[in-house]
Amino acid sequence: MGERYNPSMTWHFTKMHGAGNDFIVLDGVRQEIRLTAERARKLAHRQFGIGADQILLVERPTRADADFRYRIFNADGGEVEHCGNGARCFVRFVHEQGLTDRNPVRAEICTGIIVLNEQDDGEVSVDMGRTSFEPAAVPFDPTGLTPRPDGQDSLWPLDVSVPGEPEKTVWVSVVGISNPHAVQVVDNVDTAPVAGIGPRVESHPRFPRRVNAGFMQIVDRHDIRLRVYERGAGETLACGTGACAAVAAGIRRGLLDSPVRVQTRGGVLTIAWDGEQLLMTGPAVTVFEGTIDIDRLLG
Ligand SMILES: N[C@@H](CCC[C@H](N)C(=O)O)C(=O)O
Repeated sequence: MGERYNPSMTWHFTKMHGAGNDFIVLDGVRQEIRLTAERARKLAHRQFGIGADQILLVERPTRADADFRYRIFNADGGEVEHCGNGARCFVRFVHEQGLTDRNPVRAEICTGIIVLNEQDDGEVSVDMGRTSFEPAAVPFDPTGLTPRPDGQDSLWPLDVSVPGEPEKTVWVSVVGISNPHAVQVVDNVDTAPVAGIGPRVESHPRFPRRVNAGFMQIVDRHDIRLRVYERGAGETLACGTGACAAVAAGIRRGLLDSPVRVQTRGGVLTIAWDGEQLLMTGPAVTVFEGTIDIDRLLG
């Protein structure tokens, strides 16, 4: 382990990305970081801060079977359950920073343990943990709705109408990858109404904790294209848990076979799912490091 950084309000940070989904990674093991929602928002701001989709905070674990605790804050300041692209960057970070030489690494997230492995080819694979399609677990409120059975999945009708426009319903799979996802199939992701419908799905009242809205185009049984309007961050260039949710939903619907290559706007992820274990593989890239005076940032 290296020496402690200055425990003042000057924080050392690392900027990273996984397939273009970008992160500020903070080492809370060697420096004292008190990350509030306001601080996270300011750091993530593209004009007034460093800029990122999410902030990742690496801390000492609270349980004996984990190497680290890994926490995730969206650009809007909210702390969330999981982040797949971030998980790959997290493990690259703890290795590059000399925080551990273990591989695989076991990380504690708020819903359990995930296991991360840096491969010899430079990619990182992550055992993403449990997947759930139970509405209550997502969470999703299905009261009064009639689902449409589709393979082993159920599609749920979501009314995304807005006043003054024709009524609009989209049919979604609801999936929990620790964090909540609603996935719809579209003909073409390039023309899909991600900016128009995405925010309506994200804050739909049937999702009490809001939701990540995925738009999936099936290319063939092992290949999809995906865009995700992320809860608390807007559309990102890639969403790892979104890719897992889309692939799991597609396999349950009988549209896809594992493994599936997921083409996002920022790169390619590979997702394998056997109905139990969910494995995500993809890149993790360090872009630059720096320090920031958090008091000055808050103004
Ligand atoms: N970009 C992430 C997901 C980050 C959290 C998400 N926006 C949420 O609110 O659940 C990923 O790669 O999975």
